[in-house]
Amino acid sequence: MVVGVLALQGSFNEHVAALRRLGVKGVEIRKPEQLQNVSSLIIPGGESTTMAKLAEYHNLFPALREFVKTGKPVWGTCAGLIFLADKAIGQKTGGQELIGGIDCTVHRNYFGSQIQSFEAELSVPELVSKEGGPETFRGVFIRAPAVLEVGPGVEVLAEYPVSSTSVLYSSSAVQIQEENALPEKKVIVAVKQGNLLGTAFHPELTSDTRWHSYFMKMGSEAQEESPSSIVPVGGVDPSFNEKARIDLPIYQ
Ligand SMILES: NC(=O)CC[C@H](N)C(=O)O
Repeated sequence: MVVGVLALQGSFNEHVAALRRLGVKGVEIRKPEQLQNVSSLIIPGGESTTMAKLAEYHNLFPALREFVKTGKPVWGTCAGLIFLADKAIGQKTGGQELIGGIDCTVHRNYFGSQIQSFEAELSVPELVSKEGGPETFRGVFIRAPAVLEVGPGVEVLAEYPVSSTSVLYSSSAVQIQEENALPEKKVIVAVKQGNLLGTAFHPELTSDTRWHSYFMKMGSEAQEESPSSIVPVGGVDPSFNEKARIDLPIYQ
């Protein structure tokens, strides 16, 4: 009854801190055998090519794919979403290994380069229906991917409007095309397929813990247990509130 957080690279500390704010213990995963001790897994944002190389180096891909196959909940944020997609475009030359599992195609750097990172209020009806709170969620998009296509079994949990003057990146990620004539459209930025969740943005960098809470409930539904049976793992730390104040800085 422990949440694993893949801790090869990227924002794993921030996920562990977000879980702690909910009173849940997150355990850093760096070796295949450590996956045997966790009931769900978060794959953080970071840089998916680097993360894939590290995962390969540590021989993690077979165990990660096995974990996904067991039906245990897995949530990928940003680079983690890329890992969970069945197909990614815009990869570096030679491509990169993916775990797969979500029947979708992602564009790795859909929104552009690092300096085109942004924050936006997202409409999140499914999240609000389960978790309550404000109608929108503040999405922190850092050189973010987007989902271009989904299969029939995939629920779309959030979309982001792309203006007609958006700069879209070609699949080579090198050539840039100005697509001035496009009509206003939306791209998908959060998806769910069974017990697999993917967000193109970084909830762990905000103080809003609703996505983490939503994910924890996926876990409890999977095991047909009440959320209280998995939250908190290892008991609530009595100094939890105190610790929350000294956590890593997050965007408010
Ligand atoms: N913030 C992120 O995780 C960025 C992901 C990045 N686009 C990648 O390819 O890995």
